[in-house]
Amino acid sequence: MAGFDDLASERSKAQFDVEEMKVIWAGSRHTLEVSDRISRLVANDPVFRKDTRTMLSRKDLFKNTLRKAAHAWKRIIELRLSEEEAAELRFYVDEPAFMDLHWGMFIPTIKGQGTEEQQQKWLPLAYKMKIIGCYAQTELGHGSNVQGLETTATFDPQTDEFIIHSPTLTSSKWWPGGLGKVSTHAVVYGRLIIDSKDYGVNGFIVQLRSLDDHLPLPGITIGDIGMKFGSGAYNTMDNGVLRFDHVRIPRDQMLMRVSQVTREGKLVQSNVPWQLVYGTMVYVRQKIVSDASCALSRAVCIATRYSAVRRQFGLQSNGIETQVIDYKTQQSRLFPLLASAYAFRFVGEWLKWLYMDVNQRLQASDFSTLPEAHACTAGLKSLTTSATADGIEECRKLCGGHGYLCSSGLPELFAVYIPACTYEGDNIVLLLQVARFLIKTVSQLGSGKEPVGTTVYMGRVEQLMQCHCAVQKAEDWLKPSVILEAFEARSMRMSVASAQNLAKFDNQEEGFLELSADLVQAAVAHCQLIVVSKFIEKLQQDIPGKGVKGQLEALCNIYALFILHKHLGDFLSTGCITPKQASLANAQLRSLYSQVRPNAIALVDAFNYTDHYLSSVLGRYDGNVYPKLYEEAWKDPLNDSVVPDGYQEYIQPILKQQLRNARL
Ligand SMILES: CCCCCCCC/C=C\CCCCCCCCCCCCCCCC(=O)SCCNC(=O)CCNC(=O)[C@H](O)C(C)(C)COP(=O)(O)OP(=O)(O)OC[C@H]1O[C@@H](n2cnc3c(N)ncnc32)[C@H](O)[C@@H]1OP(=O)(O)O
Ligand SMILES: Cc1cc2nc3c(=O)[nH]c(=O)nc-3n(C[C@H](O)[C@H](O)[C@H](O)COP(=O)(O)OP(=O)(O)OC[C@H]3O[C@@H](n4cnc5c(N)ncnc54)[C@H](O)[C@@H]3O)c2cc1C
Repeated sequence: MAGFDDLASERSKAQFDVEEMKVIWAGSRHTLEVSDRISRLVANDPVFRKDTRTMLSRKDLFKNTLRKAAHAWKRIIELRLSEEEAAELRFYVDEPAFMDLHWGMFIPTIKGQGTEEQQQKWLPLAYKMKIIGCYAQTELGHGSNVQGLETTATFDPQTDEFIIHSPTLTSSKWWPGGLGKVSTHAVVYGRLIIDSKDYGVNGFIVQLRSLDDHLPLPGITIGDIGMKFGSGAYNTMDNGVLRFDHVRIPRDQMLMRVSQVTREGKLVQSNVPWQLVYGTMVYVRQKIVSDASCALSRAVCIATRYSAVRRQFGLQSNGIETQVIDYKTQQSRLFPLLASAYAFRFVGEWLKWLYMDVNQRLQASDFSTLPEAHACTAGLKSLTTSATADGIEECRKLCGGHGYLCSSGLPELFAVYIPACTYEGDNIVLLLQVARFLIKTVSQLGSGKEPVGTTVYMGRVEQLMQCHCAVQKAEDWLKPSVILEAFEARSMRMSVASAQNLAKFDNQEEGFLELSADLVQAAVAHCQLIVVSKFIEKLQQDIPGKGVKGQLEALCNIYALFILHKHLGDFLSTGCITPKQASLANAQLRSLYSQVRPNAIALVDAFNYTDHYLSSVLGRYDGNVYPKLYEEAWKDPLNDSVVPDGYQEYIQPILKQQLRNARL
């Protein structure tokens, strides 16, 4: 049988230790063990089946998600799973649900923005799921512009309460996940008003539904905002709408770590920066970067396995056609995505470390690294989600016609993933934040304030503005120092050029708007440099296992040279490399593809995904694609009857009509 033999033979060609690569991908032997165990637990539990998801009506889909969430929670308690194991379970259940916002945003917001007392009061309830919360920031009229939110929270000194109100239609909360049908509570972001004075946006814990009968509390109007893109996909989530009509909450339900309102109605600022009100977004953006590598690797795993099974043209002497993975065009589209998946994995790992470091510093009242953490999380969230969304669609095309079938798993993966380019900050809006950070850094060069963290390279501005790439032959592009210098010089020169152009404007804000398209490109260049440099740093660590390091080096070089090739205009126009060096990079890239080719299947096996998680006939571990595709088609509800419903009403009359006309 074609698929079985093809993948078995591919696996026998691998030139590295796949088991050790699994450890590298997972992050540690312990994480691999947990992930492997939990993925099998989910795969073997019939409640977590998802093969009919794209065919269910919204109501059935949603109810099924509730059933899965309840079952997941029951299993977490029965098996006494740790937080790490529970998070893995959520990952492998693979269905967006209210739990994500409860655990991923509601709880972190109380932890990050609540006082000690508030945490003591609310967190035990939330951890035991005696209350279910969501994150209600975005409104119908404003999402990106958080300072433009219109919901008001007016302090009433008579009763020691805040009055939460939606003054306009556009102030209706709109989009929060988990809000529409499930959450009992929300962190609501609104304008703090004391004595008619507006003190800007703050978070408030508001109960939305009765804990007895789940009905909305008085003054609260609430519902789901409707069907979203694709079948199945994000429609398992109850993204909601919420309006307040003068709803009263006690004063101590304002999250008061950043600023406090006293009984007398005085606003007291604490020593923490006000930007901490945006803190949950930093946390979630960091998580989204790690998730990007999961979504991309999943699509790449499907497309790679299928490319080894699928054969077209090029009949060989043994009568077999060519595996499509052997076409250079297929490799040049697929292997950069494989390399990107690994690159995003490692930059995600690093970002997790950066976030933990910032958090520890915040606890100790050191706020110095917050701007860099904001820029890195915003920029990398934008870069990795855009590349992943595009990459999933490319994987669908790499699978030809069969990639368009829901049973390939790719349409739903695409539909569920693409909002990541919008939620938690529109990707362009986030890159503009990075650009502001870069311009600020450039403007401070020479002022005695040394650039730190990921902008340290900017301290070498003079060298980077003048250096010439040393590449003379294709293999020179394999030197990490050569790659790094080219990426640093490109980013430096683009940021400096933007800053110089900006300086020509009398009004900096006007200049920023006018130059924003260039600024976004400078931000992309900086973020790509971070990804490349973190991959290179990873390779400097001890990497055990036969051939593992060699494969990772090849992937790192593919990622870097692919980005260089894609953004050649930047590298050439800033004079960082010459046209000749560009063509040498291309030649090197081709040779790297040949190096990866025999290892491609093993490199995707290293993700250790179960067939349940992949939910793709094309990506099956055993490669048994055609019989299963054939079998899958017959399961479609349309095939329940041989003659379709509607035949008599709609098909027969047409046929009869034609018959009459023919007789005339
Ligand atoms: C099914 C069964 C399952 C069962 C399982 C059960 C068990 C479960 C157990 C465990 C499960 C674990 C699950 C975990 C899952 C986790 C993942 C969660 C997934 C969530 C999915 C995502 C949902 C999406 C949610 C959202 O979208 S929320 C809304 C997001 N909104 C935005 O992002 C808005 C974007 N806009 C902004 O951020 C700001 O408006 C702006 C663009 C930054 C502009 O700000 P502003 O107007 O204030 O102006 P500026 O002048 O630009 O900025 C002022 C200064 O502030 C600095 N700044 C800005 N932002 C930040 C920041 N975030 N942090 C720090 N500093 C910031 C800026 O740099 C300026 O500084 P300055 O020095 O220059 O003044
Ligand atoms: C699936 C999903 C789940 C969500 N979950 C939640 C949730 O749980 N809680 C919550 O509070 N919110 C949630 N959101 C809302 C989400 O955070 C916002 O949609 C997001 O922040 C983008 O804001 P927006 O919709 O206002 O886009 P807009 O800002 O209106 O963007 C529209 C266009 O304008 C451009 N644009 C906007 N501002 C600028 C600028 N300054 N310069 C240049 N271009 C600009 C953008 O690039 C984009 O092309 C969710 C959204 C989705 C899609």
